Amino acid sequence: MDTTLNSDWWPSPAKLNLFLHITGRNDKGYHLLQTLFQMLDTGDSLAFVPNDSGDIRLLSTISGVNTEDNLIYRAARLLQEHCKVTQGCDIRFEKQLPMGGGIGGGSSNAATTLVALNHYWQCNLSTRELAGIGLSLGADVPIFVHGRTAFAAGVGEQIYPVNLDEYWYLVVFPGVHVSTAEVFGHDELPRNTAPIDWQDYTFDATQNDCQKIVCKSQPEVANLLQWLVHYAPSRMTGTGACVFATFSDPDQARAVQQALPAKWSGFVAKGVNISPLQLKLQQVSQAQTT
Ligand SMILES: C[C@@](CO)(OP(=O)(O)O)[C@H](O)COP(=O)(O)OP(=O)(O)OC[C@H]1O[C@@H](n2ccc(N)nc2=O)[C@H](O)[C@@H]1O
Ligand SMILES: Nc1ncnc2c1ncn2[C@@H]1O[C@H](COP(=O)(O)OP(=O)(O)O)[C@@H](O)[C@H]1O
Repeated sequence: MDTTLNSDWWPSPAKLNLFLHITGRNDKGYHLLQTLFQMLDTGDSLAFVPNDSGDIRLLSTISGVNTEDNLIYRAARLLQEHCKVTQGCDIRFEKQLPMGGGIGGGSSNAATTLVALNHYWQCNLSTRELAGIGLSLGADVPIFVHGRTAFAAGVGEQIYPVNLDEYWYLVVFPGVHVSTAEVFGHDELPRNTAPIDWQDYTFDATQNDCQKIVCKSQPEVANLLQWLVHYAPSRMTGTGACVFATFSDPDQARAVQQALPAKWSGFVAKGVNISPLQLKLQQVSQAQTT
């Protein structure tokens, strides 16, 4: 399958949280965060063919997720209703990213759907408006709509794009799933980390506030981290369960990937400042105007 930028496929990249601090809670009980979203060059792929029937049809399935619950379907419906679009769309997708791993697969799929259908249906919504619609689907959807590596605050809706050195990451799935709601509901979760100044960010001076309790409830995450830190600086992403290790040399990342015990699966991805989704959008927009 050709999923390059030149095909009909739209990329739906993964993200990492290079750090995740919980600084408090809002009046709805949601946790206020400071985090650094690192966009990756790797992820799922989606293809869209608008139709005149008005129906949203998913031509691919995810085991255990009903069509009506699929974030791709929900994002399409939401945009269709918001913009009173009469057209529908047939949507195919290829999932590569493990679900519920803290690498944002579902949120990214929703963002790619919003951005692509805004283009095909000619809704003409701005990035900010699309991100606003996306927030009702999930806290991480806005960051994927913006498609920039960025510091984020609040529940993820305050976004400050940043240009980081582009490292390579080995992202490993430990084979266990972690529920975001359970992590945020845990009694022992630290909830009052002092806010940091973005300018002061370093990997070593930050942490993932969810990591300790996840390592306790899922010892396999702790085992994986212990194994990975022998090779490179490593940390859990989001509320888990995936863990990443940071490399400046992609060959080193691939060598460690090869050495992974068979019980764990991983992929190597490049950290990028502009997501492949944004590059795809720029490309199709340019093609339309020339
Ligand atoms: C914390 C992050 C960082 O990327 O974790 P990951 O999901 O990527 O692991 C995300 O923002 C997560 O966003 P998302 O995965 O969309 O969370 P949701 O489904 O909206 O939330 C599930 C539940 O977790 C709790 N929740 C979620 C986000 C937040 N900032 N505070 C919370 O307290 C709420 O109880 C909510 O009902
Ligand atoms: N298109 C989709 N891709 C992945 N997960 C989806 C999708 N639609 C709905 N979901 C649901 O969203 C949950 C969270 O998925 P995901 O975004 O991959 O995890 P995380 O937020 O931990 O990175 C999944 O467990 C699944 O039930």
